[in-house]
Amino acid sequence: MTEQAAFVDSSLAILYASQTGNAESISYNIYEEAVKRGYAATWHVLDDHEKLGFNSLRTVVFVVSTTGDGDPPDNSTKFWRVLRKTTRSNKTAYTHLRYAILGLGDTNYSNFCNTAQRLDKQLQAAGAHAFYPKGLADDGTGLEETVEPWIDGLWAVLPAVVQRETEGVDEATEAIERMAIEPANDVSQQLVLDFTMLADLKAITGAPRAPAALCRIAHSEDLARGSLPPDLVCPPWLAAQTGEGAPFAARIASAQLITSPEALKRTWLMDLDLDGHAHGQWQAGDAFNVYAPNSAELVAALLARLGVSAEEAARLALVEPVDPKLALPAHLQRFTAEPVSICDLLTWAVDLSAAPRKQTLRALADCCAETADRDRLLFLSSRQGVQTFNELRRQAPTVLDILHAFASCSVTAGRLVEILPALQPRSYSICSAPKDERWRFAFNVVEYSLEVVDPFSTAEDSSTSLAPAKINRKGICTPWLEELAKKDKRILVALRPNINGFRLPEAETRPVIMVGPGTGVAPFIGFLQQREQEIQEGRLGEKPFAWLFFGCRHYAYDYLFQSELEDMHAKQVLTRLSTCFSRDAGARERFGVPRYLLVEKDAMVFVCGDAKGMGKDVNEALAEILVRYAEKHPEAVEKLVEAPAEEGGLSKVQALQVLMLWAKQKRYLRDLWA
Ligand SMILES: Cc1cc2nc3c(=O)[nH]c(=O)nc-3n(C[C@H](O)[C@H](O)[C@H](O)COP(=O)(O)O)c2cc1C
Repeated sequence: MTEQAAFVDSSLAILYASQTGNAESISYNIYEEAVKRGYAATWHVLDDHEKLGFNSLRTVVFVVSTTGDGDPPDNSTKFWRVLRKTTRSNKTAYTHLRYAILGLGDTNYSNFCNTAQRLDKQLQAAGAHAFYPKGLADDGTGLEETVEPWIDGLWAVLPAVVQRETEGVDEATEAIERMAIEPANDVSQQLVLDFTMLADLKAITGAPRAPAALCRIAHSEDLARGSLPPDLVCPPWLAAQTGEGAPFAARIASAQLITSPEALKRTWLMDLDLDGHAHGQWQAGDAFNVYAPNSAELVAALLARLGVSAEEAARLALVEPVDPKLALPAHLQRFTAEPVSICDLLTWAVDLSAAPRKQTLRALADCCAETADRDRLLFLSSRQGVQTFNELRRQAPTVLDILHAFASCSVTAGRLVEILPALQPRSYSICSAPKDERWRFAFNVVEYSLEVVDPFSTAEDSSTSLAPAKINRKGICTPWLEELAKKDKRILVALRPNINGFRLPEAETRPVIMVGPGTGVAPFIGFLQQREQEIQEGRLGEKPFAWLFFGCRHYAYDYLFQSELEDMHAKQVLTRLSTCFSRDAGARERFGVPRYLLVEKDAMVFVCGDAKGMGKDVNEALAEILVRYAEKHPEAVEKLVEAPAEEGGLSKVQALQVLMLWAKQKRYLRDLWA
């Protein structure tokens, strides 16, 4: 046996950590392809590390995304805890491990692909070897630009690392043309896509392999399950869960629209009666998950499009694996033992509005009776079709829009639920304090429209062009919550404790700076209530300095929590309140910046709100504040960094490093969301 052959392993583990399903689906595709290529592959979520015996694995491909503010996804938190502990105590813990990492992230966020970067560092520090360079894919510009070449390269290097059980098969190629898509019905929106490029292609190349058919919906008259109380709106299989962290039913005790009719967005304030649940387990700054369904109209229209009758949609079934060698997608695994109806699967288990994925389009291509539809879907999933694919994603289609656009596609409900991503619960910040025994939260109703311009229109030839159209889109959870607002219903929720320390330290007098535009102000309402209580109970020697920055469009329309904030300010629980109303006349007012508090008083800084724009902008602004302060107070530089910049001050890069350090020390905390 040669040395190379002796080194070759016989099994391959594909592990993922995913918050919204991209890493899950990409890792699953790698797993499926690996099996087809003859590798003894397994596929697991990272938090199953104990079950799968992570410490003895020899060859692993990781696909991990980043969420929050550079945080690992929730389904990997247990793994991280153990990894940190292991690598801290044993620097040779993983010398037997060879790995490859594919990271998913978005350069619009400040910690690009932090999970992948950290994982790589930790594994290396414990002696593991990367057998293939790390791939870092950017969701801001299109994941596939990195993902596809990275996976191609993986197949090229893998034979030298892992032995195949059998030889695999190669990819197919296909032929083409162009189209403009037909309108659909009320619930569905018309998509407009340019397939001109197809006409010039001799063959479509680089389309992914069609994902294997994994499950079968097996109806049986013998199946039964308990019924839900009529006031409880939730996934039937989650209603009966118990134990730590399990979701529970909470009643919508009150709901109030807190924006005026003229405001661009509608913001609701809701109170949930927890009925004794989560008692003593949460603090201001925590969040919770809401389990929301796809809209009933969308599901009904989709069932009609799939040709599933109401009777068939309601019948109970089990989801059976077609091939016992291949694992079912994680979101379907429980239904091998737990009866479910097609209607419930489409309502609660899969995301019908998720950004389309190439694998899904590729699978749908195989369900088309007409060559033109099949070729267009193949093109969309191929490398050549990336521009049209990106335009499709920009139009944020539901799966129903896609099925209406490709009329000859006759996918079954069983196939659809396995190629769509899981429907994830939505997360909201709690804006009450624990003494209330209620969760109060604020949310904007997500509704927006997109402009679609006919790709074939020209200024000279308006007769043949479609008029520019508007596509209207809605979120999943917030329109549903709004609909429930005035009904006496219970919904399913689960506590999501803030693991990053986004909490006001108890009875501490350090100054606090809070930045929370729009609904980002929510957790600070809870903070201020906590402060008020501590002051009333005499637990603080003096009133600590608390400064809040709030911004919205108009003072008159969408100044959220105005009376609470002004009341707290009047009582000096909130020492300073700085507001900015961006669309009001003379809005460019400047307010003071907390330089002195930041540098000389070690103030804690909390930022909450939109991760993409705001989080990054506030980070930049804080860095600028530090640079300016150092210009006027050179003696402060020493306090901030070991060595000053060349000109003696603080450079922008150094200021950003200071902020990173503060984040690590948990005096600069951010709770950011999309
Ligand atoms: C709320 C939120 C926060 C995010 N934070 C980061 C981040 O800090 N750094 C980063 O590189 N990407 C960030 N992303 C981008 C995701 O990593 C990216 O969209 C990825 O494709 C998601 O993969 P997943 O569906 O497997 O979780 C964030 C996305 C969301 C929705």
